[in-house]
Amino acid sequence: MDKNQLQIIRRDLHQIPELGFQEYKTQQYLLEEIGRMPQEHIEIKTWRTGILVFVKGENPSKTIGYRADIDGLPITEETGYEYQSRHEGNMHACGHDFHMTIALGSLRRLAENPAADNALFIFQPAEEGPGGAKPLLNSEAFQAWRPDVIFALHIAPDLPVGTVSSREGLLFANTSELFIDLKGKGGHAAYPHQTHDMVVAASYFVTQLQQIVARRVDPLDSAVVTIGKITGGTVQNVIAENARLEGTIRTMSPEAMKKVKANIERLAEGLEIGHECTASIDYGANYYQVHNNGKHVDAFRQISEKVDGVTFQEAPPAMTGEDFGYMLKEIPGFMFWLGVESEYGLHHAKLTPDERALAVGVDIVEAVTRNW
Ligand SMILES: CC(=O)N[C@@H](CCC[C@H](N)C(=O)O)C(=O)O
Repeated sequence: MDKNQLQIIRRDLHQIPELGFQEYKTQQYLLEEIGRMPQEHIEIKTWRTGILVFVKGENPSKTIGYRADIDGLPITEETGYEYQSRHEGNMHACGHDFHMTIALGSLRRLAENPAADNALFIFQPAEEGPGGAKPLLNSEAFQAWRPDVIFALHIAPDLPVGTVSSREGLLFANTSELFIDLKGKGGHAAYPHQTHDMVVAASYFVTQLQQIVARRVDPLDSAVVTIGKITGGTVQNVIAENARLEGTIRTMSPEAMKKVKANIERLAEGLEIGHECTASIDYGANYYQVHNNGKHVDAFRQISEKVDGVTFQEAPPAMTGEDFGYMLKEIPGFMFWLGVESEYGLHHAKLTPDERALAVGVDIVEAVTRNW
């Protein structure tokens, strides 16, 4: 697959972003592409909206797994690309169009010319939520081809094309989604004293949550509590009976996650008393930290530096989350960043990763699966 073909595939996939477990067109597209590859050495299984492709090695002693996530985000694209998302309100703003294209490019090379060892290509749904890695890991389909080593990449907008980056230990944080529903007494905008205004309660609570990181987490540790969405009320002259906060928590350890949640719950109890309301908390999807095996990162550094034009850089830990953490909890392996130099970052409506990184990604994934 040459650079033009990679670009065509990436642009096709970019136009059809679908949310977690709704990746029907994406799955169809991927199956058609995989169907055009030589079939002698490969076996294909679908799992929900995902796909597993096993490539039989020439003289296998192990299986090497590569995971690519396939879902998009509920973001309205503003890149101005000619090949902008055709699914209004959804966008590949986290680079999963790149991850899939790189998987297809390297899979094709192995399907044409298998490595000594077996390879398993995992096209995984729902990374952005509610999380596809954990149920996929426990599926019969996966267990039948369970790899001995597993790896994945994520595009890095702040690194130049040709740079890869990783580290031993914690690469990505523990995450938990956070949904808080507030319910109080609404009423006429002119009679606030007869009501318990949930817009006021929600605003107060958002600022209170920030205290947890500032005053309840050890300054030498780290945590994030972000509220990304607030909804509440019905019209400008009615005091709101309901409000909803939607956000995410990030911590460097599972223990810190427990502590942050306990503090949120205590603050919510205080809010219920102070604002005469109910505050219901739902933690949604939780992802386990991405913890890299040190020996594997070293081996990756050596393999990647032998790929033409590739430089390895030590990565700092990041507060991003990845359900790939669940795979690494059970199977040794690693994750790495792949430089795509974009002015706008991940989850931004103007994310424009440099397509030259597609070929770099294919070379690296192939090199890892052939030389592990
Ligand atoms: C790499 C990346 O951006 N991953 C997402 C994972 C989201 C997990 C979940 N929906 C949450 O928001 O907690 C991220 O936002 O880091």
